Amino acid sequence: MNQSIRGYTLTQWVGAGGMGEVYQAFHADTQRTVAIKLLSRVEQAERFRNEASVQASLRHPHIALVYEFFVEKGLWCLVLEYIEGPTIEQFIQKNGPLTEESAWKVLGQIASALEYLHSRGIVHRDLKAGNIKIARHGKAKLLDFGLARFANSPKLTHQGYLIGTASSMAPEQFSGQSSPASDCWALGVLLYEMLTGQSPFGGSTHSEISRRIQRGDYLAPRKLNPNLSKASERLIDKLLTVSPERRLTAKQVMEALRHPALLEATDWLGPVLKWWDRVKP
Ligand SMILES: Nc1ncnc2c1ncn2[C@@H]1O[C@H](COP(=O)(O)OP(=O)(O)OP(=O)(O)O)[C@@H](O)[C@H]1O
Repeated sequence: MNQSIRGYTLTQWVGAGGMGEVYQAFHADTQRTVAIKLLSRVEQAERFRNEASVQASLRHPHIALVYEFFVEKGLWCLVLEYIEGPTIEQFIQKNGPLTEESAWKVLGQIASALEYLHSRGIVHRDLKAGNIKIARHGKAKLLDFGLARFANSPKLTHQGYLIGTASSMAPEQFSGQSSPASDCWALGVLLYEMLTGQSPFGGSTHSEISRRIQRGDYLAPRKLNPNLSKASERLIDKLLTVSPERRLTAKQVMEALRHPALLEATDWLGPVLKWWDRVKP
């Protein structure tokens, strides 16, 4: 190790993803510890540049910051805020499901990040437990904007195939439609996973997963976690709603977390949240 790129000394290999490798690095001038993502697959350059430009325009406490993006001696480098701590996926693998209190805390933080993105016309499109890290003091940080895009910009294909990670994909994404509501479906998948330790739409083949998602066919979370509150069950139900128009928005999720009693009265939830959206100060 200890290789240097433009003043950044690589200190540790962190992991590899679909586009390249991530290293921890130290910048002596600023005394900053950062994560450097190095592109190793040239055919992913467009996705890489997309990640840099979308993420660099964002400032939110639950989204990893981009410090800079440059090409040095032909090497494409994206310098990010270094987030210490496991991904939610790693956390669940090691410790099992989160407590309801912790899961709601993460849900609120990520819903707030999504609301921020959606209000700017950006859809993340790859929200999943493996793309969220739990940093110090339980602070969740959203990573990996490689597939994010402005709602009206042209599609970036993921190796010419479906966009996103199959088990977190919303029903409409199988026919190429992504919208803020698709991120909210993924939020429902995330909540289910955090509370049960299992994916709602597992399956041995891609077509089986796709069929189950498009029917909204998942095992009631209470079967896996009998202590689950009615409010959590309702939230999952309202997020894993096949029709994107009827799904809760990120803003409604935040509102529901602030007033969980609303979730107990299921039949009233949709109209009440809509009414609240209209009348609140
Ligand atoms: N800012 C960061 N701070 C700390 N670790 C990071 C940071 N960004 C990414 N990582 C870690 O580096 C590894 C590779 O991340 P990367 O985003 O390249 O791929 P991925 O999300 O695993 O896969 P893919 O890009 O194919 O979805 C992962 O373990 C990820 O948690």
